[in-house]
Amino acid sequence: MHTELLNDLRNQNPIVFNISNFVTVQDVANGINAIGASPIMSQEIDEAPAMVQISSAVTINIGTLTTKQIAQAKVVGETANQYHKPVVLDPVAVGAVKYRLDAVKELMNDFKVDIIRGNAGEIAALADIDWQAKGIDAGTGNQDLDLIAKTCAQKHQCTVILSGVTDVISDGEHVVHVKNGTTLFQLHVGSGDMLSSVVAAFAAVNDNLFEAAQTACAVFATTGQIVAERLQEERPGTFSTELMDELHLITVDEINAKLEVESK
Ligand SMILES: Nc1ncnc2c1ncn2[C@@H]1O[C@H](COP(=O)(O)OP(=O)(O)O)[C@@H](O)[C@H]1O
Ligand SMILES: Cc1ncsc1CCOP(=O)(O)O
Ligand SMILES: [Mg+2]
Repeated sequence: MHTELLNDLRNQNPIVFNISNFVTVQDVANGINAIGASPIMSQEIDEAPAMVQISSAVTINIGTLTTKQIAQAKVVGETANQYHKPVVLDPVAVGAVKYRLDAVKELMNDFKVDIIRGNAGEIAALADIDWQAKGIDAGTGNQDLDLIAKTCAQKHQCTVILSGVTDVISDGEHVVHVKNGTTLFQLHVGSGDMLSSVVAAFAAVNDNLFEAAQTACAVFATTGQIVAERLQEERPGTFSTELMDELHLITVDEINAKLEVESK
C-alpha cells in the first residue's frame, strides 16, 4: 500500500475536473480541496475539451444526470482518452434505475473508463450480477463481493472499487480489501461521491491506477474512522465537518498506524 502517495498529491496539487451532481457538489469540491487537490466543476459542453486539457484527472458522476449532461460526459470522456487523462466513473443508482444503467453502458461504448467506483448495488449492475439495489444505496444481495468487483473489472477492462463496510478493489485479476471505515459515512450523503473524486486525485499523481485506487480508499476510509473514533455519539453533522478538517490534517503515519488491508 503506497500511502505516501498522499504527500505526492499534496506536493503536486493536481487539478481534478468533476462532472458532479447538484446534491453533493460542494462536499466534493471541499473534500478534494482539503486533501490537497484543486477541484474544478463545469456543466458546459462547449468548454469540456478545455476543462479536460487543464486537468490531470476527471470524475464523471451521474448522480443527477440530464440529457445535456450525458452529451457533456461523452465529450469529456473522449477528450480525456485522447489526452491520456485518467477517467473515474461514479455510476450513481445504476442498480436501481435502468435508464441510468443504459446511459452509462452507452457512455462506456464511447470512451474508456479507467476506474469505476460504486457501491455493491451499482457494481453488481455493471457486472450483470443479480442484486437488489436501493436508490442511491447498496441494497441487498447474496453474491460474493469479490466476485462482483472482479467480474465488473473484467467486463469493462478497468479497475473497480466496490465500496462498503470493506472496500473491495480489483483490476480483474487481483483483489485487495480495505477494511477501515465507519458507519457514519452512511449517514452523510455524498461520502461515495467524495471518495470517487479523491480516487481521481490519486489517479492524477500515480500512473498505476490499481495502486492509486487502493491508496485513495485507504486514506479516505481511515480518515473517516479516525474522526468517528473521537465522537462520543453518532453525529452526522459533526462528522462531516470534522471529516473535512481531518482530510486536510491527516498524515501518512496516522493512516499507516490504523490501516487494515489484505490482498486476497
Ligand atoms: N458500513 C460501513 N462501515 C464502514 N465504512 C463504510 C460503510 N459503508 C460505507 N463505508 C465507507 O463509506 C465511503 C463511501 O462508500 P459508500 O457508502 O459505499 O458509497 P455510496 O455513498 O456511493 O453508497 C467509503 O469510504 C466506504 O469505505
Ligand atoms: C441523494 C442523491 N440523489 C441523486 S445523487 C445523490 C447523492 C448521492 O451521493 P452518494 O452516492 O455519495 O451517497
Ligand atoms: Mg454513491
